Amino acid sequence: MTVLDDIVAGVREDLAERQARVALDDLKARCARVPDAKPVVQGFRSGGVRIIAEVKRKSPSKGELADIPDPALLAGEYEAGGAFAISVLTEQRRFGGTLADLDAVRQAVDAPLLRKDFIVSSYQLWEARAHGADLALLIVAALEQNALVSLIERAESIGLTPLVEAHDAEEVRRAVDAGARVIGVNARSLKTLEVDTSLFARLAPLIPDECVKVAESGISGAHDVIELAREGADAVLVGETLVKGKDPRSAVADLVAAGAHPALKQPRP
Ligand SMILES: O=C(O)c1ccccc1NCC(=O)[C@H](O)[C@H](O)COP(=O)(O)O
Repeated sequence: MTVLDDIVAGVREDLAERQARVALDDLKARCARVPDAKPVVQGFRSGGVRIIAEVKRKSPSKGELADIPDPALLAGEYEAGGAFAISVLTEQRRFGGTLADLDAVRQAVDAPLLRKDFIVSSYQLWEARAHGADLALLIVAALEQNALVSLIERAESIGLTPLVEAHDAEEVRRAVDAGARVIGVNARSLKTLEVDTSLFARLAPLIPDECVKVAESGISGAHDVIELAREGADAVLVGETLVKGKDPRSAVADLVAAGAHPALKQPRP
């Protein structure tokens, strides 16, 4: 069993418990009461390299990372530093996150919110929307192709932008075939937890230019943002570096500044 299999098994158990507690119709009713999801694709394409700043307490690869008693406060600092979007890990067992974190962050910031979880059911997409998310992560390695296609379609039908994550050439091909418009290359293998910082450079050319290209994981500072921008990244997703630093606002601002040089990223139609 890989780490990913183990995480997904726990996610399915927790999901079954929530499904028994909250009816899908109630979630849908809640979705009807929240403001519409923000469109993000054009925002990713314009401006400099966009920073997606993550609220991440712990992880299978690193254990405890940061206490984060108030995720809304942290997200507010990220937004003040210029983050384009905030990623909120909502998986509880391995990452210490909850949907309540998503609610709290939604109340605190206007920036688009990504529900970062291990989504295997459309129920989780309705949850994401009901709790204020604008984007939802879909991990190719966790899904059969027909499930990936139907989750992308369901996400888009309820206004969510799916960020479809790949880790090798075959997964990029599957993401493109499934109709993904925002594709992330995760430098971290979710099977071995190893981080390969050269992966984005190898896989980005396989992603069509019409798609938004996001580099995820293992980003430790401005130098990485500059390199990933040169390799074609429209956005970078950063967790550990930001939650472990002393000043998240200025840490984000440094990354934003690094990605803002006009020679690094040309605005695209
Ligand atoms: O972070 C992990 O250890 C991990 C293990 C297994 C599945 C997913 C995992 N992380 C999720 C992420 O993709 C990262 O939180 C995100 O890309 C930020 O990465 P980093 O900047 O390296 O914290």
